Amino acid sequence: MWNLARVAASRLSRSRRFSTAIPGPCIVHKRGTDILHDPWFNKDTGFPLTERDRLGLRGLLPPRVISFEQQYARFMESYRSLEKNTRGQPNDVVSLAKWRILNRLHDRNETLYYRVLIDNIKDFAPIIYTPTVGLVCQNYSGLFRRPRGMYFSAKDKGEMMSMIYNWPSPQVDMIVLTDGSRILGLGDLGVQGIGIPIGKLDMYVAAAGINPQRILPVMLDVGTNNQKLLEDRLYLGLRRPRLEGEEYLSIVDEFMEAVHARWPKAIIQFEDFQMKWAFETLERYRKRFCMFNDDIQGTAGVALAGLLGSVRAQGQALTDFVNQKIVVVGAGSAGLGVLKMAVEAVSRMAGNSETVAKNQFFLLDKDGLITKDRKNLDLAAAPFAKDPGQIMGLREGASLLEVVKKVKPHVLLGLSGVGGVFNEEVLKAMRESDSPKPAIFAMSNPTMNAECTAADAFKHAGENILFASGSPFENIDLGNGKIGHVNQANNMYLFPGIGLGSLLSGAHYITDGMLQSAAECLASYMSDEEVRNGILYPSINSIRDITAEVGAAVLRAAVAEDLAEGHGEVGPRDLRHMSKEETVEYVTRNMWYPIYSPLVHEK
Ligand SMILES: NC(=O)c1ccc[n+]([C@@H]2O[C@H](COP(=O)([O-])OP(=O)(O)OC[C@H]3O[C@@H](n4cnc5c(N)ncnc54)[C@H](O)[C@@H]3O)[C@@H](O)[C@H]2O)c1
Ligand SMILES: O=C(O)C[C@H](O)C(=O)O
Ligand SMILES: [Mg+2]
Repeated sequence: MWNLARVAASRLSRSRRFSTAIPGPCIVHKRGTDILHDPWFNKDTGFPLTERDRLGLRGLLPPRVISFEQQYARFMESYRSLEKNTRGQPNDVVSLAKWRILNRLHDRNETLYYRVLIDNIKDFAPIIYTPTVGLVCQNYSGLFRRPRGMYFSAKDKGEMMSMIYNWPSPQVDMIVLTDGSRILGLGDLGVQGIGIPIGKLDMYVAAAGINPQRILPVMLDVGTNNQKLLEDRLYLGLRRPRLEGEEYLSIVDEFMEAVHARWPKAIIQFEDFQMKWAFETLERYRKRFCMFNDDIQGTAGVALAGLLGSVRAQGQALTDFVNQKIVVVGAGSAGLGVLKMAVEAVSRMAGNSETVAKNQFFLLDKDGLITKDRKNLDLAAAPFAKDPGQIMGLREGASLLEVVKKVKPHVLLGLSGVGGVFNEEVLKAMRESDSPKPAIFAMSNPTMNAECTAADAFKHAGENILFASGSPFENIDLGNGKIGHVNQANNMYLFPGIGLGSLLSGAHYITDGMLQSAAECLASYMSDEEVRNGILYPSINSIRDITAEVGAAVLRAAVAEDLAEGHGEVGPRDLRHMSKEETVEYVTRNMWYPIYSPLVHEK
């Protein structure tokens, strides 16, 4: 376990190439303008003349054939001039303008869209994913032009089994599903939350190379409790309060059964469900379907990898993790998911029971420190509630500042959804941490909801801190040539690999062992030197490489647990005989890469 040098070395020695060989033909069942209006097949001015003849496109396009490279350059030119023309305008205006130009390309020509996304992932991820996706969800009804994905509403009860066949693609591998009830830290956005599955699936294509014809973003519209939206005349969702209890669950059940009937092998990622449903649906479905909850399980792995990185960054052995004091702020689906996985890791490392392992963790929610004295203590938080006798004189509900001052934690980790709760006083109190390099993880999204900014963290808590945030911030110039490194602790480093590894394994469900392997793989990805320099997570530029490693780790864990049934022509025996290296190569080979395929018409 935790063989760090091994993976980091193999990463450095291998320069992975993604297939750019001539692609095989792609069968289309349409002709003429129907093809031009289908972003899966459209090549715009890039259709070769022979293909124009074959597909009835002659005369429907200007005569000159433009190469893929020229189309790419043309798009990037317009993107750069938009950047230039919007310089100085408010951030939101610029981000939305960038989102619009990318979205228009997405709607028109997916091959070109995904190529520019993959090649410019560092610039474009913050537009199509966090944080801009939050702004897009907030404004979705006004921005709406064309539908994307599928919508199942409370009115569709009894119809879902047939509705699922309305989706045009014969095969779906990856579904991201939300009910819009907790979109990032923005709360209940009802049907407008569809932006999240779309953004997550764009990351699946970019990072995991899932074929865009095999992804499906889904919104379960069971109403909204957001009064402002209910009163908004542009709102596109059901104008009714959210379904609750059995009524709610029967809708989700029906959807899950419908998906399973049509695509029994599809992986379903639950995303941005409010806490009660996040936990309940995970328990309900995890042994019946191949699904996971990204906010609980993906986030946990990413946070754990960062926590282990911060132990290494202090120059300590990994096993010193068992001595770290960690304050977790936010006892929701994400915070509790992180605690559960971290406690399990400590108890494995120390050979202790989980009860002992819990001692080093302190959990707060909106009412302060959670102890066993808490009235109406939430069942999910109860296992982490402190015994009032054991907490250095801290009382039930103690404030974050009191806790930080008393505990002097090695790590302060925020998943509260509340911007600025790591205020100046709290950050200054972290200067008294027992760690030589205290870690501050402000993981809430989007940017406005981060517990603190990177600049404030380095300014108030000191230049020796390790810093990570859920949304991207620029590195901080500390003067004298020193840089305060900003890490992005976002579940995007894991969910694509969890999905792809699970898919290729052919496992019927996703186990804790598979998720733990994903986290271990990410934790081992960084070299000692990188970690010493405060770099806890890889650059997003290498997201395909990371995803290949994570996917292979998940797949191998499924094989080790005897759950892998294989995928396509690769059966369980083949998987069992693959070395680690071969598994990574296999996963990489299965990644779709955007390149124009010759189109062949079939009636
Ligand atoms: N970086 C990532 O990869 C990642 C992953 C998942 C979630 N998140 C972010 O984490 C946040 C929370 O997500 P969630 O699903 O756990 O939400 P949630 O609604 O389930 O939980 C929020 C928790 O924060 C607590 N809280 C609210 N105000 C607080 C305050 N002032 N002080 C302390 N605690 C407070 C609440 O009591 C609750 O326990 C969101 O902003 C989300 O975007 C980030
Ligand atoms: O969507 C993200 O950027 C991460 C996470 O899933 C969240 O809910 O904030
Ligand atoms: Mg989420």
